[in-house]
Formats: sequence, C-alpha cells, structure tokens
Amino acid sequence: MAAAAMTGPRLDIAVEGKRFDFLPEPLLERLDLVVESSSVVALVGPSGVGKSTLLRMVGGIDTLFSGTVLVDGVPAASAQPAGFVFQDARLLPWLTALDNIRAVRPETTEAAALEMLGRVGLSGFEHYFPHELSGGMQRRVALARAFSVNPRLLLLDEPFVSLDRTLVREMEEVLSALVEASRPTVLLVTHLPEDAAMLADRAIVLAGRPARIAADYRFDIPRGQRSREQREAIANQIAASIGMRETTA
Ligand SMILES: Nc1ncnc2c1ncn2[C@@H]1O[C@H](COP(=O)(O)OP(=O)(O)OP(=O)(O)O)[C@@H](O)[C@H]1O
Repeated sequence: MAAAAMTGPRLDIAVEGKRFDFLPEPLLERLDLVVESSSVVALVGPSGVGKSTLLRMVGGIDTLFSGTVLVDGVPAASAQPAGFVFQDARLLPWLTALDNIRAVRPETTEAAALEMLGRVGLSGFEHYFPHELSGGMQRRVALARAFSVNPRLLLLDEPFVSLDRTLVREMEEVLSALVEASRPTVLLVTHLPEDAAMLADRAIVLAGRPARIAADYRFDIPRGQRSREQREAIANQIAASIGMRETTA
C-alpha cells in the first residue's frame, strides 16, 4: 500500500449521457475513457465541446449525468477531492498566499504550506496578498493550493490562459517538476496543442455534439525528453485533427 500512495489514481470514465437543459443535443454521450495511474492526459478540442464539463464530472463537482466516473474504483463524488486549477487563479483577495493555501484545507500546516510555496518558486512571498503578486505568481499559488488539496489527482482547466509565453514556459517548468516528483494523475484541459506536446503523455481530442473522442494520441517519447522539433510535430498532429474535425463538422 505504501507504494500505491506514491502514484496517482486510475480514472475509469464511462459516461452514458450528459445534458444541459438548454442544449438541444446531449453534450456528451457514450464517452468511454480509461486514464492510467500517474499519466498526464491533455484534453483538447474546440470551444464549447465539453472539456470543462468533463473535468467537473471527474472532480465530482458535476454529478448530474448518467454513467460512472470512478477514481481508483470509487465514484468521483465520494473520492478524495481533486486539486483543481481554474482558468483564473481564483485566490481570495483578503488572504495572503500562505493563507490562501491553508484556507482550502485547514489540516494543512503552516510548514506544509510554506514548503508548497517553495516548490512553486515563491519562497519569500508567503505573506504577500494576491494584488501584490504578478499574474504568473498568482497562478503558481493556485497550483500550490491544488497540490495541497490533493497531490495525487490534478485537474487543470486552461491553467496558462492569458499568460504571456514566457510565463507559460515558467509555469510549465514548475508543473513538470511537481509532476516528476509526486507522480500525480493529471487531466489538463488546453486549447493549445503546444501545451499538450510539452506536458502530456497522451492527448485526447474531443469533437462534435454530442462530443466523442475524435483522436487519442499516445506519445512514445517521454515528456521532458522531446526536442523542439518533436514537440512541434506532436502539436501539428493534434492541431490537424482539431482542424479536420472543425471543417467536417
Ligand atoms: N451550467 C451550465 N448550464 C447550461 N449549459 C452549460 C453549463 N455549463 C456548460 N454549459 C454548456 O455546455 C457546453 C460545453 O461547455 P464547456 O465549458 O464544458 O466547454 P469547453 O469545451 O470547456 O469550452 P471552453 O474551451 O470554451 O471553455 C457549452 O455549450 C456551454 O454553454
């Protein structure tokens, strides 16, 4: 059991149907996906296809669907809460970086929160309030907070959106180091194929309404060991399948 604690959970996603009242078609239908323990899977696809909704279902936040989403065999809503990072940092403005981390999980000790801030490169900024931190630093606090909630399962919803490329690279490095050290299972929603090529072991392309898995790429060369050319080739492959689905939709 000790070894199992070092890995992320396996996800068994078997969605029979997910609808929203105002949508004439189901958003998701018969969507089956197994995510292996400790893998980093990018979810890509056009805006509105249902990526964020699927993430909320895996996080146990959205339970209004038919089918099952299991986290190590346990229904998502009953599993240990996942670490979530949203499109914006969503820090509480009246709390310091340190207290933002502790607020989501009161059992987190001050020492653990400080260590987590160190791991995202923010030692020395623990008593800063969100407005005193740059946008990139705020995102890193959000990542540290997600990791404090659950270092085994991370659900990242466009965590780099509206950061400039230098800050994206910085966040990617911080995230990669955390992933290498703690080996969580990660679902990364992104609209940028380059992010998938940089960080993921596998990319799932969602397309259509109801959304289906239009492509499922597993990359042979481990993340972190890909040359720029190899990343470009992967990104082009993903982009082509998104573009192809959009033009044939
Ligand atoms: N709470 C809700 N009530 C009604 N419709 C919703 C709700 N949440 C999402 N939707 C609809 O479901 C569809 C998919 O939304 P979702 O946010 O999952 O897509 P997405 O692929 O993550 O898109 P984006 O990349 O733009 O964030 C959209 O048409 C959206 O309007």
